[in-house]
Amino acid sequence: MVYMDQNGDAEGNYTLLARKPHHIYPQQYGLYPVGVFTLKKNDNRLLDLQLTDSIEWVSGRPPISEPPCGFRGEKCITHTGEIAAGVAGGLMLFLAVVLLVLYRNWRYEQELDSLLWKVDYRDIQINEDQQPHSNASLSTKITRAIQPLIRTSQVSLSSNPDADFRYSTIYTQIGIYKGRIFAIKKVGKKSVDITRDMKKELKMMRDLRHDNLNAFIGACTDPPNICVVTEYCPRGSLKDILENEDVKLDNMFIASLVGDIIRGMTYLHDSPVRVHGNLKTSNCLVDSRWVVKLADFGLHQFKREDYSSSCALTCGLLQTIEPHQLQQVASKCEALLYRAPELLRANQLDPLCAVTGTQKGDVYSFAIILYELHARHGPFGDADIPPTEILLRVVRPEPGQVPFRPQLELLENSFDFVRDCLVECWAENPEDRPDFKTIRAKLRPLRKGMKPNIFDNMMAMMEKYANNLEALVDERTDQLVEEKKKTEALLYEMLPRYVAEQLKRGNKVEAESFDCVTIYFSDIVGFTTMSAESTPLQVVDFLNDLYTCFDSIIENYDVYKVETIGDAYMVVSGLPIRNGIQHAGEIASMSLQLLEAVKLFRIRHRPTDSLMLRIGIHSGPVCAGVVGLKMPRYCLFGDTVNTASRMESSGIPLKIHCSSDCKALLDQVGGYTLAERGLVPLKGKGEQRTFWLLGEDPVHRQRRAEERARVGLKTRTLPDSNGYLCGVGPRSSLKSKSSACPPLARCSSLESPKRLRFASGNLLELHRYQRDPMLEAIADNSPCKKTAPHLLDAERCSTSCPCIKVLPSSVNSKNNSFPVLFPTVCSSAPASPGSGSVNPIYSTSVAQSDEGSFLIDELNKPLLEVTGEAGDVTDIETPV
Ligand SMILES: Nc1nc2c(ncn2[C@@H]2O[C@H](COP(=O)(O)OP(=O)(O)OP(=O)(O)O)[C@@H](O)[C@H]2O)c(=O)[nH]1
Ligand SMILES: [Mg+2]
Repeated sequence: MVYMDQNGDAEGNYTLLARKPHHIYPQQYGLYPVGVFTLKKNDNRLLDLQLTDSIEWVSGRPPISEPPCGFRGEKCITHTGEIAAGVAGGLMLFLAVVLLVLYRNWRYEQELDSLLWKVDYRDIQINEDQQPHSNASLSTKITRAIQPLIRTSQVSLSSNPDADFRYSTIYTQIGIYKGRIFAIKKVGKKSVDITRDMKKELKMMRDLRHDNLNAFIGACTDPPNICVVTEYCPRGSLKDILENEDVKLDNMFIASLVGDIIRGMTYLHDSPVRVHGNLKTSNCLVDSRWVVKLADFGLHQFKREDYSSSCALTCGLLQTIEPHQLQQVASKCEALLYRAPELLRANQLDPLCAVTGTQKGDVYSFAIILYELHARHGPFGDADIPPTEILLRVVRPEPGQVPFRPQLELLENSFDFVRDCLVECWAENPEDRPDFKTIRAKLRPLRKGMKPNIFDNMMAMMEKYANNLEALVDERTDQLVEEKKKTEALLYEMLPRYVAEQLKRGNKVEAESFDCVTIYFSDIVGFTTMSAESTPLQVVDFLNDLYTCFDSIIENYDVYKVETIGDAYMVVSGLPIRNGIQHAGEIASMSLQLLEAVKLFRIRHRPTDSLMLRIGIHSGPVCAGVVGLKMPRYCLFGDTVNTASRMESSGIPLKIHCSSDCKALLDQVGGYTLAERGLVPLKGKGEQRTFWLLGEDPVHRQRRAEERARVGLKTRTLPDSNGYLCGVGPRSSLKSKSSACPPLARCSSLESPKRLRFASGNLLELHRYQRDPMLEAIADNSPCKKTAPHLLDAERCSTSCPCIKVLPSSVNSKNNSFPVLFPTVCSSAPASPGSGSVNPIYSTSVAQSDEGSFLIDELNKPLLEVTGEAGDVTDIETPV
C-alpha cells in the first residue's frame, strides 16, 4: 500500500522483515514483519522504526554495521612486524656492540700482548764515536751498551754538510733504527718487569701523536739496555737554544715557540696522559723546522725507579739540607726549579706522588719557561742564589710575604700581558692558575704581526735564522783569519819565512851551504855561581831581562838570533840571505854594543853585581837546513859553529875574542880596531892565532849606523805585502828575505855540542859543553825584526837593560850613533870569576869546563825536555 500526500508525492511504506521460525513449523524459518517505519511528525526526512516483534538474531545480537577493521582494514593497522624487526634489530645491534667491544678488547689485548712498542736493541745502530754523520757508522751495527750522554750544546752549528746533521747531532745519544735517526734515552733501571699497567702506558704513549709532542717510538727492555727510543730533534732543546748566545730570539720566534708549547700542552691535557709532570726547557725539543715538541712526559711506570731515585734524592734533601750542602745538590736541583711549589712539598713527603704531577703544576712550569724565554737568564733570572736556596724559598714561603718567584724586573721590555700571564700562571694557589686554553687566549696578542699561514711563518723564521747565521759566520770567519795570522806569525818566528812557507806547502826544505857567515857566541862568566845563590824564579827573571836586552840590541843589525841556551847566546849573520862580507862587520858591531850593554845591565835581584860577558866570533862556511818532523828546526851545521863556540870559551870576560878568519874580513870591511892575542890552544884545533876586537872607528860606526837607520826607515815606511810595517833597524839578510814583521823575536833550539845532564836533586836541566865535531844551530827567521812595542815598556820588559829604557828617544838620533843603547855612565861591577865552579842547579860554562847551561828560551820555557830520574848524572845529547 502506497500513501500519497496532498502534493501527490508517494510516501514510502517500509516494513522490517526478520528471520523467524515458522509459527507452525518452528524448525523452518521464514521472513516475517517485525517492525514498521513511520514518518516522524517533525522530521520529514527520517523514518522511525517501530518494532512490532522481536528479532531473533543469528548470533544473538544484531550484526555490526562496519567490520571492526573498517571496510578496507583501515581501522586495524598493526606494528607487530616493525616491533619484531625493531626488537630483532636492537638485539642485533646490542650483539654487534657487544661483539665490537669484545673485538676491541680482544684487539687491545692483542696489541698489548704484541708489544708493538718493543724495540730490539740489536736493531738500533748506535754510532760508536757519537759521530752520526760518518757514513761508515751508518752501516755498522753496534750492540754494546749505550755510551754516556754527550752534551755539546755549544756546537750547534756543525760544519757537516749533511742537512740532517747541519745542527749539532750530538745533543743526546742517537741511533739509527729502521733507517731513521732517533734519540735513545737510557733509563736508570737494572731490569724492567713489564706489568699490564706498564704495557698500557707504553701503548698509550705509542698511540699519542701530535705535531707538538715528541713521538715515542718504542722502548728496549732487555737488560742492560733499558732505554726509550723517541723522535730525534736535531736542534736540541729549548735549554740549548736559550744557552746559546748566538741564537737571537725575537718576538716572533718567542711567540712561535710559546704557541707550540701551548698547543702541545693543550693536547696533552686532553689526552689520556692528562699531565706532563716534567715540563722544563730541556724537555721542549726543537726540530729542524723550529717547531717545539714536548718530550719526556708519561711513562711514569716505566721510568718509576729512575724518577723516584732522583726526586727522592733532591727533594728529600731539601727537607734536611744544611746550608753547607747547598752547593753539592745545586746541579740536581736545577731541574726542579720548574716544579710547582705544591708538588715540591708533596715530593718531600712522598717522592713518588709528584712524579705524575698535575695540570696546574704544568701551568706553573710553563710560567717559568715563559719567563726564561723572555729574560734569557735561566729559570729564575740572574738572581745570584744557588738553585737549592731558590727551591727552599719556593717551598717554604715566608708567612705574609709574596711567594718567591723570578724577578719581573728583567722583563721590563716585555709586554704587560706577558707579565700578567706569568703572575697568574705561577700563582701560589694552584686553583688560581688558568688552564692552557685560557693562557692561549691571554697570550694571543703575542702572535700579533705573525703571518696566519704557518708555512709563511716558518719561512720568515728560517730567513731570520739564516741572517743570524750569516752574521755569525762572518764573525767566526774574522776570528779564524785573526787566529790564522797569529799562527802564521808564530811560525815565521820559529823558522825563516821561506822555510816556513815550504813546510806549509808540504815541500821538503833542501839544505843549503853558505860559503861564509859570521857566528857570535857569548856566555856569562859566573852565571853558575850566581844561579846557585838564586832561586830558579829569580834566574828565570834575570835571563828574561838579559835576553830582552840583547834582543833589542840585535834588532838593529843584519843578524839572526839562532839560539839561547841558558846564559849562552848565539847569533849569525850572512844567512839565509847572503850579505857579502858585511856579516863580519854586523857581528863585530853588534858584539861591541852587547858588551857595552852588559856593562850597564843590572841584575834585578842582585843590583850590586855586574855581568861578565865573554864573547867569541868566527867566520867560515856553514850548511843550513831543516831537521826533524816534529817541531822542525832550521839548523846550522859545520865546523864554523864549533870554532865560534871555542872562541867564546877560550876568551876572557868583557872581551871579544875574534878568530883570524873573522879578523881578515873585518880588515876588509874596515873601521875596526883589533889587537893580536897571540897563539891560543883551541881544543881539537891546535894553536890558533886569535885577536881581541877592541872597538870601532867612530866615523865608520856613524856611517854604518846611518846606513842601517836609512834602510830601516825605508823598510818601516813601506808596508810589506801582508800589510805589516817593518822595523826601524837596518834590514837584515833575514829581513830582506821576508817582508813580514812578526811581533816577537823568538829563539829556536840549537843542536850544540853542549850536552845535557841532570844534576842530582835539582829541578832544572843542565847542559854541558862537549867537543863535538859538528855543531848545529837552529835558526828562527825573525824576518823583519823591529822594535817590538812591548820592548818599549821598560818596567815590564826589563828592569835592568839600559838600552831598553831609553830606546824610544834614540830612533832618529844622528849625532850619536848609539845614544839609545849606550848611556854614558857605565856602572858595571866587576864580574865574579866563578866560571869554573860546578853548580848543582845551573852551570854556565860552555867550554871544556864541567859547567852546563840552563836551557830556557825567551818564553821561559825549557827548550829541551830531558827525562830521567833525578839524581842521575846522565849525559844526554841535545836532540837534533
Ligand atoms: N737534539 C736532541 N737533543 C735531545 C733530545 N732529547 C734530549 N736531548 C738533549 O739532551 C738534553 C738532556 O735531555 P734529557 O736526557 O732528557 O735530560 P733532561 O731533559 O735534563 O731531564 P729529564 O727529561 O727529566 O730526564 C736536553 O737538554 C737536550 O739538549 C732529542 O730528541 N734531540
Ligand atoms: Mg728530557
